[in-house]
Amino acid sequence: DTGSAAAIPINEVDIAYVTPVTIGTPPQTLMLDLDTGSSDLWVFSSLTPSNQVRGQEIYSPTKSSTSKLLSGHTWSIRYGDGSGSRGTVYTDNFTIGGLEVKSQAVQAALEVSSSFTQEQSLDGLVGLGFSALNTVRPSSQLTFFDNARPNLDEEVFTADLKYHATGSYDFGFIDSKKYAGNITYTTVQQSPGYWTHSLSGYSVGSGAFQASQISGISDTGTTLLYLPTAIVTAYYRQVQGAQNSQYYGGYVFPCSSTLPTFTFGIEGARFTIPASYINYTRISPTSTTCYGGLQSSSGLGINIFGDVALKAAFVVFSGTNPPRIGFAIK
Ligand SMILES: Cc1cc(CN)n(C)n1
Repeated sequence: DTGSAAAIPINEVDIAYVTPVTIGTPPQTLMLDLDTGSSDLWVFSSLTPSNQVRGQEIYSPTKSSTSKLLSGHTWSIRYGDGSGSRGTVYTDNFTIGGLEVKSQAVQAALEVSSSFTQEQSLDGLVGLGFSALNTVRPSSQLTFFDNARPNLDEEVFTADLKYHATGSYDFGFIDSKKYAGNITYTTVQQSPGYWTHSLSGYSVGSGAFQASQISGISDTGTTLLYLPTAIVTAYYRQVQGAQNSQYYGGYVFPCSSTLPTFTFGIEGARFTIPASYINYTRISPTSTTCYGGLQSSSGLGINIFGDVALKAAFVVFSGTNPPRIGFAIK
């Protein structure tokens, strides 16, 4: 089997991408954030208090003839950005881009944090990390990818995220029309459950490539690129008027500044992030101060290769044994 679905930016700065999925019988369509940095599939639901729902589509298990309560099971998740949700669990038919998993664990929210309520274009998440991270108790549940794997033509899914445009996620095949040249693979360390791998180094603008193993996670659910402070300061030293603002919680600069590109290595391959991707957003609609798409990871305890980096490549998440991640130019 295979599947293919759109990855649609939810706002004008690509803060997150959503993908149409269907749940239940008859199918209920929700727009979910496919997130390789977590492993819970959770949705706004008929059980979510109405004062926490603001425009989101909801999953109503009672309206689905194929839903089943997973009795006695609960879940609760907290993300790196402080957002979170918790609830109960059903199983139901679940499809992404024509690929169906029967009896997928669908985690129905009983409570969501305010940042989810405020994000009216996002109806939940599909965790595509390793199932070891799933928070359902007393028995943890499998991700959509783990459930689908036995039926996939190839044990892979791919992410083709785009800057200010709709991209795609494919399951079970690698579409050679979506990239150029070769795919460079590198080993994934799947413990504790993230797509953890190393960059082979970096360069700023036209500067020399600094070979250095930089371990981190490729996370489609994180907006920006978070790297060690030394690398980030080296980057913003090239930006007129840049400063690390306590007030804004990161590097800001005059929106009129010229930004250098940022290149990262995967083994021997090199991927260049255009300056426009790093000129992330104005700090407020009328401000002339802009917030950077490259920020320091020092507060996170982990480096995160989020969408600002991933959208510069075609990325293959390979569930082979051992798991691998591949990057290609596009
Ligand atoms: C909702 C959400 C998902 C992620 C990345 N895994 N973050 C940081 N926030």
